[in-house]
Amino acid sequence: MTHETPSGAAETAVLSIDGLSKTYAGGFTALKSVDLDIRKGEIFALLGPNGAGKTTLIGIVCGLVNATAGRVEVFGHDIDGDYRKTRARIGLVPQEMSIDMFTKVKDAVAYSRGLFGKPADPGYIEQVLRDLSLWDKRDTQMRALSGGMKRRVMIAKALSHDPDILFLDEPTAGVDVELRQGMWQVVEKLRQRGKTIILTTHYIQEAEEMADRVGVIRQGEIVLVEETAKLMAKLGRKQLILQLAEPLMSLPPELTVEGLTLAPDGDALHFDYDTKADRPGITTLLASLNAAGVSVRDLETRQSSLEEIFVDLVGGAS
Ligand SMILES: Nc1ncnc2c1ncn2[C@@H]1O[C@H](COP(=O)(O)OP(=O)(O)OP(=O)(O)O)[C@@H](O)[C@H]1O
Repeated sequence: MTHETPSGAAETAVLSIDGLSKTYAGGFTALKSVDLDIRKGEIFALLGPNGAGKTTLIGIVCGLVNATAGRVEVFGHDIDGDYRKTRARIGLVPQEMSIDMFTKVKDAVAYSRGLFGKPADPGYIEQVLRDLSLWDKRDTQMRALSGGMKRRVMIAKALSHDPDILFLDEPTAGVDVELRQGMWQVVEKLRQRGKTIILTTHYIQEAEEMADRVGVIRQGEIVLVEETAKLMAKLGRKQLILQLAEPLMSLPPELTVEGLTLAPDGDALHFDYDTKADRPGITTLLASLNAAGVSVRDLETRQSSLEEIFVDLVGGAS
């Protein structure tokens, strides 16, 4: 399947999902006719609250869960018709850790490669371990690693057979801020190695900081797919903060302008406006301030974060 890039050139999707649905045995429908194309070399964040269907989607693509309806193609090959070929091009870092704690790092990663029937390649395994800053720990048993290192071993295992597409299912769940940022750097490095990365997350900041595109999934439906930057521009609201030369006790009556509020300590005015509107009304606001004799010491604008957009879209949890 192809799609148009912003420059207008057709580009092949590395992963193409078409009308994918899943109803579990108990009758619960976890995915409802999902369509999604993933572009080569991108970092795509699948963002959604608990139970939205993210893991089910990954499970189907990786052959762990059977779809009820729909079609998935990896590099143009149907996953059902060509399972071995398509699965070999995908690496999966699952949410839960599944490693024997007495195995050494290097052996755990080499073993994973063997599961794909690929011949041993110590040079490649070394490169993977170096990329993930695990080379020094290659002979350490899993049980002696920190939590962050264990997560990186999970990534190394998923990369052991040199896949083109890497799924990271909540790579930073329960991880502190520092480790999370370390993980972002790892993901960026993998992209530079040419991998296409799809990660699931509940963390809005993660999608905003890392992803080229964001897909929002809610109750089994993709409700939005957009380039992160465009999404910000399209849906973002801005806030203008006006630092006052003299604090105000209350907002003067002649300044009853929609979207204008006085900061709690009275030293600033906050003006919320829609960047999509033809005229955000800033000129009028400044004229009204002037007329009311209110002087402004400084101005700054703030872009709303994807978090607010997400809360708007999905209303928090499903
Ligand atoms: N084996 C199963 N049998 C029945 N229902 C299931 C099964 N696996 C998942 N579900 C249900 O399908 C829905 C989607 O689950 P899924 O794990 O795909 O969501 P998720 O978006 O990955 O959630 P989280 O962010 O919490 O991991 C949930 O309501 C879940 O309870």
